[in-house]
Amino acid sequence: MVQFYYHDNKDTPENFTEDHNSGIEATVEELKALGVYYKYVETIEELNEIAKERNYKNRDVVKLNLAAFKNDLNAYNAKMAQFYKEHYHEDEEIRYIVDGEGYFDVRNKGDKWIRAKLSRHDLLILPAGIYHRFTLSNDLKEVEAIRLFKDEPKWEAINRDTGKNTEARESYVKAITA
Ligand SMILES: CSCCC(=O)/C(O)=C/O
Ligand SMILES: [Fe+2]
Repeated sequence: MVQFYYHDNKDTPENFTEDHNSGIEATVEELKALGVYYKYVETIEELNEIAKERNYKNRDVVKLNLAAFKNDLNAYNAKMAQFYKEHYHEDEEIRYIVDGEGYFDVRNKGDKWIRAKLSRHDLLILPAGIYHRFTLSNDLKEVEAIRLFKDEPKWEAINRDTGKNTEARESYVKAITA
């Protein structure tokens, strides 16, 4: 069952896969105001419809667990650290959970983290330019997700600590502050 709540900000490099639920719920409306859309999507046909409506041309499947890295803990930890580093993408992207579960954290207008706990059949649309991050949950430690891309089927992140401003980021900030 999907959950939206404010992160407790008590994460460390050792415990960031824990739920970090502050006890303060967030709503779908709060997410909408950030340009983030959630939908429960039961079938691939329904997913394909959404992709068509929004002009998505590409997709890939990402499986994230230790076995996907042939039990190489260093490689697994490196990928986990990469996904948890705060970043944005220059294109709108859809994430659809096929199996397992994970947490997407998105920054709200006040720069607070809102956490979306997603599992099977949950779909999240992240607007271009929004700062976010992802991690597996401590309970399951695995996810299989379809990533849909408007154009190139490649994952490119712009990390917040680079301070890099792009048109995508500027347009996003304008759109949510208008
Ligand atoms: C569960 S999808 C893998 C993570 C990802 O695509 C992303 O953009 C994380 O921020
Ligand atoms: Fe991302």
